[in-house]
Amino acid sequence: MNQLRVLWRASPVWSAVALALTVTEAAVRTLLMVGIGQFVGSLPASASARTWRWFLVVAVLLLAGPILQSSLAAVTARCTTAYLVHVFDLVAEVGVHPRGIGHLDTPDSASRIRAVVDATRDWSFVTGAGAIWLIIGPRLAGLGAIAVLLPWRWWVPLAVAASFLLVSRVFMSWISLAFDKLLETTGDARRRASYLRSLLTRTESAKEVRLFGLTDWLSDVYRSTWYEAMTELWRERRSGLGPVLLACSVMALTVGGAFALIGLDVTAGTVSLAGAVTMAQAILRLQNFGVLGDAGTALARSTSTLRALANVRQELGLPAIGPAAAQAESSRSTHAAAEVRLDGVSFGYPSRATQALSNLTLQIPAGQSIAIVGVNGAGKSTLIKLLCGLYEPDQGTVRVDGADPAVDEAARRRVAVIFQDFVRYHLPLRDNVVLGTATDDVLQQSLTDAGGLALLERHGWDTVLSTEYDGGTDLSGGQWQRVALARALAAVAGGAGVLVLDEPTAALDVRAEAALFERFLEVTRGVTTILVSHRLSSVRHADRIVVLASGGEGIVEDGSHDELMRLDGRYAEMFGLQARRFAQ
Ligand SMILES: Nc1ncnc2c1ncn2[C@@H]1O[C@H](COP(=O)(O)OP(=O)(O)OP(=O)(O)O)[C@@H](O)[C@H]1O
Repeated sequence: MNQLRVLWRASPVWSAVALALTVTEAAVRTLLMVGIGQFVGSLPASASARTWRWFLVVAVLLLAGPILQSSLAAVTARCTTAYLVHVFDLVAEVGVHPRGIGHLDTPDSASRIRAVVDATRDWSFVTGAGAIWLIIGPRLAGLGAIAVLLPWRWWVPLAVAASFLLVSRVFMSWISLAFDKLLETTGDARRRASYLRSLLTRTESAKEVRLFGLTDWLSDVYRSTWYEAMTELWRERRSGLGPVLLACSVMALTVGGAFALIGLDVTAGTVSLAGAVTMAQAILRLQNFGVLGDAGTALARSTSTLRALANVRQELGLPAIGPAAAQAESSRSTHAAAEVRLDGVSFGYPSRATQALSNLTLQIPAGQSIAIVGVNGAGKSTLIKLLCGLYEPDQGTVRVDGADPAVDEAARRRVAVIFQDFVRYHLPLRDNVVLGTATDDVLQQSLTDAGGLALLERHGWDTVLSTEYDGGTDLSGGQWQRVALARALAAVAGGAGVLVLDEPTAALDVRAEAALFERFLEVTRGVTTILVSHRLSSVRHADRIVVLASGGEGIVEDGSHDELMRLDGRYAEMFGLQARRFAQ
């Protein structure tokens, strides 16, 4: 039913046409049964006018069948396209919902979402989209067969149809058992198996897999992990076979019994030849209530996928199958620098017992440039993710210009961030700098300020930054970082009031990073900027430097470079250590 509702939403007009064609075709099939019966029944009376009449009826109905089927195929193709577009919209919403990313840290939830999204790309889902008409049509023709048989012995067609429906029901739930399980519960073993397979096949791991000679080892571990993951499923499937066999036996008995009754009635002379031929066809037609081959399997799979998609959407707070209500666009729009406040913020990742940040208070006045430094795991990136509203704090508040970025879309858009693992879009250089529209001036200025003008001169705006496309190119780590920086600068031109660079410059050498940060502070003067880096020489020119304690235990030092050097504490120690190593 879910599939019908989605189809209707996606394309009401073509769905109605498909339904009309399906009903007509079912009626034609039913009339054909009667027509053939009457035609055969009229034969003993030699070629009378009645024979010719029924011959004509049968011929017309036989011709109408293929015409209706071809029309239905064309309309179904139309419906399927609209349906798939609608489903992919529903899937796209799953990808970007909710605002935060906390749910993606829970392995089960993240891999279930991935499994559902992958299933909607699977051929069985794509082909299953049209299967609904291949089921509804025959089922309607089955109703026609019941109507033909009712005047004879009403309980016989009902019993035969029920036995076919029973087989269909039991078989579908047996098929769906495995498919639902694959979608609803992923389990560690299946996740591991899928990861190992991706290591064998993905470009990112191709180098190491070859250089370390990992192919055989990975194949063996993948195979055994996959068997481990699937064994339980296969066991369940085997145990579900009993009811299928039982239902098939019941169905065989009822069909056999129905034919035996026709035979007895013909022998007793209570049923004519025409009646017997019509009824035999009708009983055979009742198998339309049964499994219906590939269409049935495809429909079962596609129904399971839709159900899993609806469940995932509901868990994410989206309506099950309709589009999400449009977010009210905030009217607040400003290009001024933003003020940032974190008050008593504590936060722990769901998968970890300890807190990544505890009781952190930090105020950044509008327009100030601040560097956040600290040892690995001190919570620098976590702080930035809270600031972007990707996570909500367990305690305390995060505010950008007084608004909570976790719930306020306008506040979130005021924060432009380039993370260490920024995305390298397989898109033209232009789109890598600004995804959306921007004037050529903004594009060029941003790329120039990020030190990437040479890239433009060499490749032009339209070269795709991926070798997977004709004429495309890949960039070095440092060149990619300049493109990412240009993206951040363009965001400021577009209205962002806080600019955050969370170590996106690690691939640059020390001197290049320091020069870039200096230029960055220069061109973003007046904008609130937050720099995260391990290289203290690179961030020394920030207005203010905040040192986070290890283990997320808050701020240990806070001041300008000169003040912290005078303090001779943690920062001065780290700075001295790095400077000595660099000098050596
Ligand atoms: N998604 C996550 N799930 C669970 N724990 C996480 C996650 N991300 C970070 N952590 C943990 O939270 C703590 C703080 O991590 P965070 O990445 O904020 O540190 P960081 O100061 O940015 O470190 P680095 O300098 O190495 O980038 C670490 O102990 C880390 O293991």
